[in-house]
Amino acid sequence: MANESAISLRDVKKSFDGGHEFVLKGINLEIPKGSLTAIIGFSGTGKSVMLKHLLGLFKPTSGTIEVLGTDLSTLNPDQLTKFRCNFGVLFQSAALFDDMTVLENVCFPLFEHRRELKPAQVLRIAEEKLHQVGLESKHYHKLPSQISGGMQKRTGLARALALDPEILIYDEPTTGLDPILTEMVDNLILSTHKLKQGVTSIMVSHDLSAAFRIADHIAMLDSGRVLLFGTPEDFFNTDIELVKKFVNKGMKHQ
Ligand SMILES: Nc1ncnc2c1ncn2[C@@H]1O[C@H](COP(=O)(O)OP(=O)(O)OP(=O)(O)O)[C@@H](O)[C@H]1O
Repeated sequence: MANESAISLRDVKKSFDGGHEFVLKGINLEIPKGSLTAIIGFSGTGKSVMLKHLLGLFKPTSGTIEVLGTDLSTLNPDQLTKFRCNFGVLFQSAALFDDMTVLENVCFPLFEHRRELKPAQVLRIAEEKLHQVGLESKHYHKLPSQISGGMQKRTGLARALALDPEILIYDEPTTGLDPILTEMVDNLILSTHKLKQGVTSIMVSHDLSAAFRIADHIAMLDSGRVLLFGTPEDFFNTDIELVKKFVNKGMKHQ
């Protein structure tokens, strides 16, 4: 289907204080299947809160969230945990287990969620994922503290890919990295996205130049609403003053 959505949010509202203040004020968003979508916006506008709703970590106060055609509100906690295997998540810090080797880190989700696999099969898949993200085998038996920041990101991505997720989520993947590492991670996101047809990638980013370079769709949030959702071209041609200001400022600072 041409415009099939991987994720649909319909009038999603979220209040943490019983309805006095709303952090999400009616989010409507259809993220196309197979797209690489960047979520941008000023600090505190609800990007992370929205992301946590997609993962089922927060429940909306009202509105519906569908992921791959499933309404998340219909899932019980066990089903939700299983459903999360559809997601691979790479956090700002790679969030690796410090006391496990690179290879063990990537094997971990497979041992947890693919219990039917034999250890040799788990190892083969983990090595395949590490190879896919360009990590050389000489690093596989090192601890995270013994490898560079870039290699840690690669390991985190290999782990996110371990279960062959339909949706990849990158939460501020390059915040705090130097320009060279930033470019490497951006290119890795793009090449990973292109490698598996149909995979949907969502990246929350403060790095506007990267968002415009690699994303095919962009959603700008402002005060808990979607101010604009479209292609990078739509953003450059928009008449919405706040979007123009944000984009011009953001691009100048990078
Ligand atoms: N668990 C929570 N309880 C109460 N308020 C929360 C909670 N999580 C987030 N918020 C509030 O929701 C608002 C939006 O936060 P969010 O982290 O989504 O912003 P953001 O757009 O991701 O910002 P940044 O770009 O700085 O990461 C903030 O005012 C924050 O304090």
